Amino acid sequence: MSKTKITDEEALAFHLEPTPGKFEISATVPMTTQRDLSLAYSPGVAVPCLAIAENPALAYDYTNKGNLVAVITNGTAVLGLGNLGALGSKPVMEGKAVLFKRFADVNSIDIELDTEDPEAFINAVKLMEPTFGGINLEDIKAPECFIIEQRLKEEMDIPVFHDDQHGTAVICAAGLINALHISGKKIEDVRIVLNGAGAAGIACIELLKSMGAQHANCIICDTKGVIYQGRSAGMNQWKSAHAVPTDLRTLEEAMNGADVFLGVSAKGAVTQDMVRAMAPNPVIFAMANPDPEITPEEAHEVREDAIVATGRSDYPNQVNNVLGFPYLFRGALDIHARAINDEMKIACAHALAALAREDVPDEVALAYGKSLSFGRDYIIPTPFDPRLIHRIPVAVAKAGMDTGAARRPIIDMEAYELNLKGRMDPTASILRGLNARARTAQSQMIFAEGDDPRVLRAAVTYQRSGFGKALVVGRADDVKQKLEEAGLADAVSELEVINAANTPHLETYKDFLYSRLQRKGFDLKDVHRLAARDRHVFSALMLAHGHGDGLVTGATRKSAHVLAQVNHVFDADAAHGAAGVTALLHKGRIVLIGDTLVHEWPDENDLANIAERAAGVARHMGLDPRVAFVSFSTFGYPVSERAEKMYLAPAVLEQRGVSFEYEGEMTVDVALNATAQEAYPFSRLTGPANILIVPARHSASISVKLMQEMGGATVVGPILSGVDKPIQICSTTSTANDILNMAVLAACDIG
Ligand SMILES: NC(=O)c1ccc[n+]([C@@H]2O[C@H](COP(=O)([O-])OP(=O)(O)OC[C@H]3O[C@@H](n4cnc5c(N)ncnc54)[C@H](OP(=O)(O)O)[C@@H]3O)[C@@H](O)[C@H]2O)c1
Ligand SMILES: O=C(O)C[C@H](O)C(=O)O
Ligand SMILES: [Mg+2]
Repeated sequence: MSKTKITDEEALAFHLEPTPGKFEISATVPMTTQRDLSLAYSPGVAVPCLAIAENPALAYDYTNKGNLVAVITNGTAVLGLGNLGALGSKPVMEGKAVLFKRFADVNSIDIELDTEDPEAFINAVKLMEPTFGGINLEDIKAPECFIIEQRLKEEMDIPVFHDDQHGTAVICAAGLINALHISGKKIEDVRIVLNGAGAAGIACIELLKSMGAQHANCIICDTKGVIYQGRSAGMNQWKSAHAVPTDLRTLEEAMNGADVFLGVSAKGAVTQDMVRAMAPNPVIFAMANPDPEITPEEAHEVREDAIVATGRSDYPNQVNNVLGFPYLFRGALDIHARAINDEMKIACAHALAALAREDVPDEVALAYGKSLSFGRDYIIPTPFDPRLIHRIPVAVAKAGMDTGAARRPIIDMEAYELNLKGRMDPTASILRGLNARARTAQSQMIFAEGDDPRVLRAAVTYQRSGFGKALVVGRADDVKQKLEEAGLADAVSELEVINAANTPHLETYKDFLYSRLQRKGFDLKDVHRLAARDRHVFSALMLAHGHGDGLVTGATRKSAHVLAQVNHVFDADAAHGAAGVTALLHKGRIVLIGDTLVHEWPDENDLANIAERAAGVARHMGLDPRVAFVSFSTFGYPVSERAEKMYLAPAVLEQRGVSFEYEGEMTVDVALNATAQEAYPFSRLTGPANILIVPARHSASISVKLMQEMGGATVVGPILSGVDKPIQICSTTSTANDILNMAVLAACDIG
């Protein structure tokens, strides 16, 4: 069981950078010309306004309503932290909004209402009906949340869903179906103890009862202990409905012999003694956030046979409503639903439970760095399971259609499933896959520039993310001071700091370097200076001698200089077939460009080499390489001597008989655009290229920087390929995260 360590500083920095908060809004239409403005704004905008005023259903066609959900709270029950007020809850709500986007491509905006008065709250939300396709209520305390949700459901004609109630209940039900499957018990027979009789608790127990749990077998506790018939303190009508005639008074007494514990209360509410007293193969869902009622370690220490789940992502079995709300709303929005009804929720629970029992795709195993199969440590799908987006909304939409909740039923379910698959950004899974591979590789990574705070932060994150050990080259006192300045004082003891003065290998390194450089005009003094004083050379020597598995450098000096230094130790040059490949990630698309690092002015043979290197990198990323040699002419027109090598390079690859698609020369639009390709039916490319081989370093640099600055593309690289050991060279403008990405690439040995 691995727990990812997160410090308070990291959490704050994550929210502060690159801009305060967690999301921004961007336009989906061009807003550049006068004409754009006339269409987007007056006079053009009047046309859809009039159309919608006449037929309100058209709002789903001409506005973003149909894919827009509000996450609304008053901050009275923020996670398990209590009443933090409306403003204090905003980070959680922004978080829910980005989860909607990330997992189900639902646009979402957070709204924090500064009131504890249910009537004021209801009024405010009701008035917003025109704006949204659905309302996700969040972190509102019981019992007000019951009143608010009930009224809004009655009075609004779009789905209103209190996530902490029903989202939690659905996931809890899905997890319990499978946990009982494993423990060989039936829901009708089990004794359930629920701790927490608020929003989440009441909804969970109601759903479980509707699925067969027996009223008499369910004991519910709150801060005052067991809710028994006749109790008067701290009661309300929702609690009373679940009161049972019993002599039990405390949670401790209730836990004796219980089969299932469900916690939606507060941190640490359950003790090891309570767990010890439970029935064989006990099921323990400690769902309080951010800290569970009891940790899995504590539970397993006293009961090896326990099946334990929490609400957190850093333990196995995450029973958290993130598995539900994105997909429930996706399905509901896609049928223009009036509501999310019980049938849709139950369909969601069964679909989730069924998915966890299926064979787990490699991609999920990769994302988690281990293979998962249905069992005690895997009773519920993981949030990064790529099947969720095309399986769960389908089940929800079908149930909605069967029960009359759909305003616009889906006719072609197969096409709908394909559409859902297309919503997910393929680049996200590539980055996730690389992270997972790095985690499995457990490479000792040498970070050459230990005097740079960005490098130090990357090194700390590398190690804390479980990728492997980070070896930092620098002076111990300097590293310590810089870590402290970066708010990472506790990382000082975690990092291994290495330098020429504290390594026993300096003489070996120098002998090696001298043997490489003695006939290149370097004497022993020069060699000593390089090995002992130049951190790029020193780090490369460490790597060459196996005192580290990969190397990341280049954040403090220009890459040409760094490459020259590294070349004293390795043959990382054009003559030895090295090449630099940069990955551009943009709008769900990934395109590699080469050579962005090594060759200044490659000839046709070099270009063919670069293409082979880039194809290798593409395969490492899980892409099927499709190479275009690009120029300003396409297949010989206009004729130019400058384009000749781009025309000759494909012929070189043909001679070599390579096993990937390639073609050239062509302009970039023909390379990347399927429609433009139709004009050249003889082309060997079967679709848009994902690798562009450009004529020279300057065109490579211009293309990459233009995409970065004007297009907002994510740039990964240049990835150095074709060197004996994994070395990656960052740029002086790299952020800590860029440097970390380069370390991950080195760890995956992608070059
Ligand atoms: N994993 C998930 O997906 C998920 C989803 C939703 C909620 N949760 C978690 O569940 C918890 C409750 O959320 P909520 O929205 O239901 O809040 P809520 O409406 O405020 O209800 C909290 C309930 O917990 C009870 N409680 C608090 N501390 C307790 C303790 N030490 N022992 C026994 N009962 C205690 C309260 O008792 P009184 O009625 O006596 O005040 C109340 O019934 C939070 O920790 C939240 O993070 C998890
Ligand atoms: O936000 C979460 O992680 C789950 C849930 O909505 C909660 O309030 O705890
Ligand atoms: Mg919540």
